[in-house]
Amino acid sequence: MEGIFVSGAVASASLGSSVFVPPSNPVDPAVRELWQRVRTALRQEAGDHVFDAWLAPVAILGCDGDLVRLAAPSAFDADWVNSNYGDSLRRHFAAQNPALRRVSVTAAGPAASPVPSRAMPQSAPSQPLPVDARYNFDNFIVGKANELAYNAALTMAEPGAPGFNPLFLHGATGLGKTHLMHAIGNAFLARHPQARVAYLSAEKFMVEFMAAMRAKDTISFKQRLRSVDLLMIDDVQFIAGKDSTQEEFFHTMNEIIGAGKRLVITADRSPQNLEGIQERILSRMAWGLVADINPADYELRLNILQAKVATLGNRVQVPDDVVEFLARKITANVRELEGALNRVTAFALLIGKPITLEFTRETLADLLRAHEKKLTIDEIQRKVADYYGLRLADLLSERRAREVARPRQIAMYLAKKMTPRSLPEIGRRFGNRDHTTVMHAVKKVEELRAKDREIDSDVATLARLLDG
Ligand SMILES: Nc1ncnc2c1ncn2[C@@H]1O[C@H](COP(=O)(O)OP(=O)(O)OP(=O)(O)O)[C@@H](O)[C@H]1O
Repeated sequence: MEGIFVSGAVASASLGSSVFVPPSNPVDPAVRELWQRVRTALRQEAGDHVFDAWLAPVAILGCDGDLVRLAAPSAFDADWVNSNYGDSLRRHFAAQNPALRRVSVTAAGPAASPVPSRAMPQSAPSQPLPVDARYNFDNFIVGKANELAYNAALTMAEPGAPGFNPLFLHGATGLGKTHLMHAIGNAFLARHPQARVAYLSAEKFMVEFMAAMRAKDTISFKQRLRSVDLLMIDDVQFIAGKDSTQEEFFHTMNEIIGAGKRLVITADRSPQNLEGIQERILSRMAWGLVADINPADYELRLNILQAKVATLGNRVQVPDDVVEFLARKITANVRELEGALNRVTAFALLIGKPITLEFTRETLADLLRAHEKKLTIDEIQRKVADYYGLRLADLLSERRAREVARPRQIAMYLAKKMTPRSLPEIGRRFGNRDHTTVMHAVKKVEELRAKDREIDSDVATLARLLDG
């Protein structure tokens, strides 16, 4: 997730003191009409809130060749619009006229004449949220893997000094670091609607800082970030080895912390493991609270999926066995888990089919293959022996007593069903038995499963344990 968002209060500080003045030079009526169409498309895309607060005040200056020139009320607004809607503007203009390939949004110059009735909306509530409203604490599911990070994040958003600063969240990709950051931002703003909050990726920090250096205007960059109440920098590992950016980052950290403002940083690894980051930055980070997010265990994966399914409402039914199957199979990270569920539901809706286990397996065949782990006969033997409280040696022995022979047959059955090994090979691995013995075992277990519920449930449980 990327982009720099600064909350209403920063914007209204710059907007409130001045009245935006649209350019007074006449604009070609055809260009004005084109702009009107682009504005309609933008309103649809951005929604009324964002459009009214940020895009409505943007005015068109004219077109030069393939370049459309737009003006925003301030340098800050121009920057915001460029960062967040630059691509959309280019797309919408090109859709109206393919010859228009570039868009520049600059701050309105002093030449424009005052038109007081075009005053910008000044009230903070009409400003868009600086952080992504979709991510909050309520829809973050907590488990052992993330509870420390979650509690620390809650504290960071609470009133009063948090007792630590900065908060450093680290964990592998797709485990919820960015989600928690946005949740902090949303909760903080809900409590302090006038607060100035900035969220940006470390990459964005670097790009903007370099641009400011090139334009010889680092002052406004510094002011913008250092004047906020809550600063959140995502994926800080990105600035490894980037010395001048690190220099600026260090001073930003110091100013924010020194002024008692809150700082949240995320990275894909702990401060000790961040290579290429200056020692002084690392020790500053380690000063605060370092909280890790670990890969979700089965229970957490299941809870996350169930919560996501609940948000689908009646639009689509996802049976429990499908949810359990996904939680068992997609273990890499939460982003992938969510993606798998989305894929299955989207496809089912598209072709109007109910979601079943079979449908899920088919829809996710490529993903599941990539995740498939190679199950070995050894693992099966160990798991079955454990399950029935036997020693491995008993399972492989010549003993024919029922309490040993039955688990042995079940282990052979599972080896045949869950590995690509041949009957003779399985026989060999079970104390050099003949392939007909394995064949008999498979047949026997199939018969037993059909008539004995206890055995059927034991075999299903073992298969699930081995599958997980
Ligand atoms: N505990 C959770 N509860 C609900 N949703 C979660 C949870 N953890 C992660 N997610 C969801 O998983 C997706 C990926 O999470 P997020 O983008 O926060 O990961 P990240 O750790 O920041 O990854 P990256 O390092 O790649 O940026 C998001 O849609 C997020 O909402």
